[in-house]
Amino acid sequence: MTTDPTTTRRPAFPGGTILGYPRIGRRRELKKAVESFWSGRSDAVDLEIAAGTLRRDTVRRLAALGLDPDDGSVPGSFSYYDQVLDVVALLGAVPARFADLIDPDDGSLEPEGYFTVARGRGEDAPLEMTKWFDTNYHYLVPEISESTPISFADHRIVREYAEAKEAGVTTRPVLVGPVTFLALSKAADDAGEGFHPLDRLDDVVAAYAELLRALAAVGAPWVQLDEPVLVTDTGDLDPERLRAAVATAYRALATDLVPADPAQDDADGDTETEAERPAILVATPFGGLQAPGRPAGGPDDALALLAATDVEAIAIDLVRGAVPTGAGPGGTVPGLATKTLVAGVVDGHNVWRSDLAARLEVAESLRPLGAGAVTVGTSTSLLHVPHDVDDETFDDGPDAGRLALDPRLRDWLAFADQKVGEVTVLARAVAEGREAVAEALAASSAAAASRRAATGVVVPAVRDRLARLSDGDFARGAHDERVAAQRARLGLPALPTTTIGSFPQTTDIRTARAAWAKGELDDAAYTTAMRAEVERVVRLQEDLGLDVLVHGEPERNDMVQYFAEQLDGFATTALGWVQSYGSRCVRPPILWGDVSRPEAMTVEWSQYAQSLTDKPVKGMLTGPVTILAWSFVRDDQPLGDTANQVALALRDEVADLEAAGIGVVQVDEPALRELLPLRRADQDDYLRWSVGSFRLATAGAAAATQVHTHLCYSEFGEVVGAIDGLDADVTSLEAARSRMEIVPELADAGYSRGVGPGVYDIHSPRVPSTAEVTELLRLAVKSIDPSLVWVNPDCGLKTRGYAEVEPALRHLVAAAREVRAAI
Ligand SMILES: CN1c2c(nc(N)[nH]c2=O)NC[C@@H]1CNc1ccc(C(=O)N[C@@H](CCC(=O)N[C@@H](CCC(=O)N[C@@H](CCC(=O)O)C(=O)O)C(=O)O)C(=O)O)cc1
Ligand SMILES: N[C@@H](CCS)C(=O)O
Ligand SMILES: [Zn+2]
Repeated sequence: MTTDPTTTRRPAFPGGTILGYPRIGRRRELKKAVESFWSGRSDAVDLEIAAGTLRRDTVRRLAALGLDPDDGSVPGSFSYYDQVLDVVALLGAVPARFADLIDPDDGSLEPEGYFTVARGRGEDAPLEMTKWFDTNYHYLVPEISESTPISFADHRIVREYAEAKEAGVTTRPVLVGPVTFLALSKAADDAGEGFHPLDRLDDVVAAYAELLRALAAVGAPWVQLDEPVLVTDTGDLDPERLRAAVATAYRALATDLVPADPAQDDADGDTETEAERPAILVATPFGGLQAPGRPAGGPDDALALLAATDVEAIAIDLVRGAVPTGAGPGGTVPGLATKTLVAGVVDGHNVWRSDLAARLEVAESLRPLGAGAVTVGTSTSLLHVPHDVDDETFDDGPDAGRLALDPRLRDWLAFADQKVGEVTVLARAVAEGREAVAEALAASSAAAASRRAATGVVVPAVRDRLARLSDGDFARGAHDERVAAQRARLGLPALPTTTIGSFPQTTDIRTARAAWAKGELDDAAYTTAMRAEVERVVRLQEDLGLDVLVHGEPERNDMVQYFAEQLDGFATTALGWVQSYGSRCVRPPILWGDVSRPEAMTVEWSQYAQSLTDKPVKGMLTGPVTILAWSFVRDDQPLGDTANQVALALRDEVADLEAAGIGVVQVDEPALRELLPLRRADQDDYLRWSVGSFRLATAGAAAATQVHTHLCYSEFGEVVGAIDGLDADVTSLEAARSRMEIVPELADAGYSRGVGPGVYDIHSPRVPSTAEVTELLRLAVKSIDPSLVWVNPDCGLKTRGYAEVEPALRHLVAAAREVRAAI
């Protein structure tokens, strides 16, 4: 049925809305409940009770913070593990190896099954994990083929809607939209030649239609379908195909089903129409729907495409994306008059308090587009920021109750709860005029002014050093001279073996650090414990026969937070946890001022490790791009300038490591690919400054110092040129799951430096056999000059246990020896 375009709907979410909320819990309650369930300390009922409590607390809190509890403004965005896996469960679309996990009665995945698909079992590998757009969140990649079962199999979303309703809040269920779900899926191993997951669009859309009917039946006024794939033009998907998929999917979901009209809600919120579906909000976070410089209304204008469908509302990202333009009369967007535009002006991706007056202007500048209504929202889900800045006190230890954040900084920040407040203020300003919120606007302008003028935001000495840089500071000497000098110094065998840096972060290590944080262990005792760990790790590596050793990174809580704690210009939080994947969380540091290094950060650990062995020990640093990518960065200067400040601090650390006798320094850049812009037009500039900052960090190294870098958690095809541009002597890359796919690509691009394609998939508890590692190594040396090849795992070992790591590394060394003998 086609929606009558003359129908005047009540504007959607007049009090403002958010696209999603953190689900891990203010005290990581979900992490604890899920990990307890995994370990067998609690059962499925305990888990459901803990999760249900968290969900109810969350929706009530959002209502208390000012979102309308009756009109679908509160998102229902809970997940036990991952929102993409949730759609796999919704559809029962598990790969054949997990078919037995599906409940034969109702087609659903019970909690065990759901987590098994995420984490694997025995020989059955879990779904692959990869970056969620340009965030530090990782989703599970669905595997789809012609024979993957697809139906409306799991009713969790409907149950959770009813649960929230029972708790007094009418939520808006949130799920990944059908087009993005399939665009992010990969063809399963059993798929036929030329199959693309989008070939199953009709089946997926039919299942979504069933879900929408079920939601309508329980009276849900709204549903949110996230379609961030529409803000990118960098995937390998044919854009024409993507557009056709959007048109097909939303014709079936929006046009062919009778919509609920939230305006007809009765007092209890129950719709009285014969609705076949809730009203639909399509959300498009992480960028603009119109590519920079492309004509409005042109074939690649995704806003025009969505506006031409019968969905009731579209949420656009006005932090990463520009204000769109329309190709209709007077600059309007055809089709938008019947829709609400949710102006995503509050940044869901960063933690700065909004300058409300400036954000209001952006929201108001949408008016010429001719939307039926404009309201205010966040640019993305708030999944990517911590819960509450007002919570930033230490929970326990000697600092219990003390503010973790400088109060000055506190005033400049907005975490999820504060952002909800900002949304409600801005929505009110849009609806009633700015006078209605004059006080809030003035307070936010004052905070912005205080931040601009604060000591430490601009440090003249840092600026002067940057201004004096010349091209020479970004370049090392000739590569062949470096190779000769390093060969003479290090005397390594062919196919040298090494690891990526971290060894397992055992319970003992974490417990010691927790005791240190609580004041139960003093500095000296903590250092002694960590040095003992370093010694154990060095002895183990010698025993294993590795060629280039590491100190194991036991002293690092997190590879980025550790550096941020020691650099001026950063603040760290006590409770600012953000989900990175599954139950794993990080506390991204807040980079608020000019960056400098008061003193050496890693030298004592590396020097100590080197003192224990004659083998070379790698100094271990995190690169500037990764430090920025995994921090909340300042938004008042170009990212490239900030990157160079961090690079200079690292450059000084490299010099100190060299002076301490360290001959190999690794500067990790696992996030190099992550920050690659989602629009091609923006990529060259990014690659210029990101590669430049790495070179600035490392180019001070002497020819005889071997510089390594490490990249992971990404597909590297699009950054092969950049990998070469880094000019590192050796680059280790995640490659085991893709079976060395990157090696021939590097060879084809003429790459002629050392390369360590990972031969041990550290994301899985599986221990690879010597034969498997040998096979991968043979693949590598077949594609690229064997004299360039290094042998190493895919990534650091911190999330694994020794029971797996020891045998896996033994097999890795044995495989290296076997292949070495044959070249
Ligand atoms: C390599 N990856 C990283 C990313 N981002 C980072 N910032 N860091 C990374 O390493 N992105 C891409 C990938 C994948 N992502 C992750 C993210 C997170 C983890 C991980 O293992 N996280 C741990 C927490 C790590 C940490 O900060 N630990 C601290 C505090 C530990 C803690 O919770 N302590 C307890 C008490 C201790 C106890 O008794 O056990 C507490 O406070 O209650 C530390 O070690 O001091 C996690 O568990 O979530 C991996 C890959
Ligand atoms: N050196 C780090 C890199 C992780 S990407 C580690 O080994 O954990
Ligand atoms: Zn890594």
